[in-house]
Amino acid sequence: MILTETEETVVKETQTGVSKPDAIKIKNVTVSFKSKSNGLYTALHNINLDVKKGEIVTLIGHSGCGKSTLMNTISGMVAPTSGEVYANGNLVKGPGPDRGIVFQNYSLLPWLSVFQNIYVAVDSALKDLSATEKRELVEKNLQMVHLWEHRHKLPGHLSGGMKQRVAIARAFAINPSILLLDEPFGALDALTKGSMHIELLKLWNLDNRNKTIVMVTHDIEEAIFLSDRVVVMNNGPAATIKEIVDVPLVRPRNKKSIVHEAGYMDTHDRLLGLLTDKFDINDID
Ligand SMILES: Nc1ncnc2c1ncn2[C@@H]1O[C@H](COP(=O)(O)OP(=O)(O)OP(=O)(O)O)[C@@H](O)[C@H]1O
Repeated sequence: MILTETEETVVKETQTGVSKPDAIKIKNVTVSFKSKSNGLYTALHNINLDVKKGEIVTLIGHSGCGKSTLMNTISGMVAPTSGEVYANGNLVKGPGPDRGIVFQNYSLLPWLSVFQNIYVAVDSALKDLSATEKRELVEKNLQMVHLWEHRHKLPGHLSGGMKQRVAIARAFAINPSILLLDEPFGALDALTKGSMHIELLKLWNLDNRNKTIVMVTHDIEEAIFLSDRVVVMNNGPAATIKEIVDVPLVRPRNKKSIVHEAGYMDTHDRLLGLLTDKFDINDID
């Protein structure tokens, strides 16, 4: 098969030798924000990152380093000041149904019930489905996050963790090819968090591991358990990528047993080192 020049640039050899295209391509992205009080603030400087179709990549870094800003350039909600972002080969010019996002702050519509919040999203993204199929999809995803019994409640009557689970169910229901998760499990208790990890991986497996997932987290264990690569960011202003760490663990991964593997311990040490090297007592001025 003869590839065009563009196709050649997006096709990369994976570790297994199977060719997969880039689902996300971030090219020389710089983002500066203008504000009346502080003038120009450059959050990200010259970021380059390719994520292959079906990869799970996590972004990790200190608070305020620009992880959400980077996610928002992929979702299309923040336009790069310079550089470009491509999703599935198309230049990102704004949000689109190929990219589902779960925010830190849930972003639920407060006047709609739990059920309606998801139904409205399904209705607008999956127009070809019948009303029954849409309702079934909402039910399936609410069952997944154990909120079916709470479907008639308004978001204001839910706990933080419950709101986050509604937001996750909504993103899953739309089934986008790229899933952008901005600290989706941060507000959840350890048990729910653990079961959400499994649900996320189940969803990814069901889709033959073709769904591309980019996730922001502060949790090193979560990053290692879920991802193929962990992108560690430097602190801002003008944050850059400090290092990209490959996770050398085969799938499926068992949470209990991987922690005893050398690859897990090495990756954990490496990430901890990258995140804490500015916190040595000798670094204090
Ligand atoms: N709309 C905006 N206007 C001005 N500054 C902004 C805007 N959005 C983000 N910033 C700034 O850009 C920097 C990066 O913010 P961002 O939210 O991306 O960080 P983060 O790594 O996601 O942080 P956290 O882990 O605390 O969520 C911060 O200094 C923030 O104040």
